[in-house]
Amino acid sequence: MSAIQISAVRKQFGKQEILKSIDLEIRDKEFTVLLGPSGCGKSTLLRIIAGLEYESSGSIRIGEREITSLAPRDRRIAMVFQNYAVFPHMTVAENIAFGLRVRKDSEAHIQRKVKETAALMHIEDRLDHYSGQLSGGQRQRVAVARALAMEPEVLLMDEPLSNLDALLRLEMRAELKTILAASDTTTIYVTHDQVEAMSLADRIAVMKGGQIEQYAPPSEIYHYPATEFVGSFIGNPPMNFIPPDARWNHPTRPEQSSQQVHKCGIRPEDFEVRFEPTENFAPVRVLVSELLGSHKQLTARFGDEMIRVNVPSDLDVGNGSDIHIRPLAEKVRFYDHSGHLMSA
Ligand SMILES: Nc1ncnc2c1ncn2[C@@H]1O[C@H](COP(=O)(O)OP(=O)(O)OP(=O)(O)O)[C@@H](O)[C@H]1O
Repeated sequence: MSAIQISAVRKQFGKQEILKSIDLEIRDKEFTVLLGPSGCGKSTLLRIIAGLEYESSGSIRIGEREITSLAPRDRRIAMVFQNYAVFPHMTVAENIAFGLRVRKDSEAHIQRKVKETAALMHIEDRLDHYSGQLSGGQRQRVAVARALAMEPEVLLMDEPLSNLDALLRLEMRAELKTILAASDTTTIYVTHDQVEAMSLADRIAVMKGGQIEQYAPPSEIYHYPATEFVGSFIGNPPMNFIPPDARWNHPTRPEQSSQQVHKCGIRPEDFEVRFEPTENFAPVRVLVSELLGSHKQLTARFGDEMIRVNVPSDLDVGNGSDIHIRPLAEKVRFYDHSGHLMSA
């Protein structure tokens, strides 16, 4: 069992509070992505789990083991960084074997693991090469192979694909997903790329300002953002947050006496469009209509607000068009004054 339990972890650098009491329970063998804007504390949290940085307070358990005070090498964790950290004076085979040799595994075991993980990462024909002879993508494969060879209980990855070009990134992302799904490793992966997060994660922890805003599977994060921040951070373009509109007559609006709906959250793809005035539809003026291949993205004026609406690419809507829109009733989410999702 290598579930990870992070309890009330705080971190201060000087007077600055970088992590504000993080609680997170990561299930055994799951792939968790820490996602958030630059500076929100993702890498700091990962480094604390690895033991490369110490928490100011709080505790961390892996399975039944309390690891808070353990040295990094005693935590049964492997880590892959953004900048590969592949040793240039060693061959690929020596790089992959490195941690196993330090651990004093038997030579037969080392040879078997080197072969196995090199094949898994498709670098078996590079075992005698030095890292200077490798491309960025191959170096990152070596780094991942070296981590997997250790058969860690927990694999931590900090933006491992960010130095790769877009195509290679896509390819490696798909491979990582397949390889890690087949392994029994519990993985925590840091990125600020929401597409990477959506594609890889079993669960995403969306962070902001040293706190976790939501921890949930990707589809829940996308369709039920717990806060306005999450809805604005995930989705391109982000969710629209607009005041409730009486014309739309929302049947799913929460019946709450104490709390008022402050904003409606509606994804750009969740609107119906009419050209003629229609009951329950609201008029908007399209300012910009952009053809993006699979669809058109409209930026429109809705009262005092700007909203984004996605429509089929063959719909005849140009700059300056007046159209009428209504959100799909079941797709509207309601937010209170503090920006939190209200239950239906
Ligand atoms: N050793 C340190 N001393 C002082 N401040 C630090 C230290 N390490 C990180 N910080 C600060 O802590 C905050 C969080 O940094 P962290 O690297 O965890 O963010 P991040 O979410 O991973 O960002 P990025 O996506 O840019 O890597 C930043 O404001 C950073 O400047």
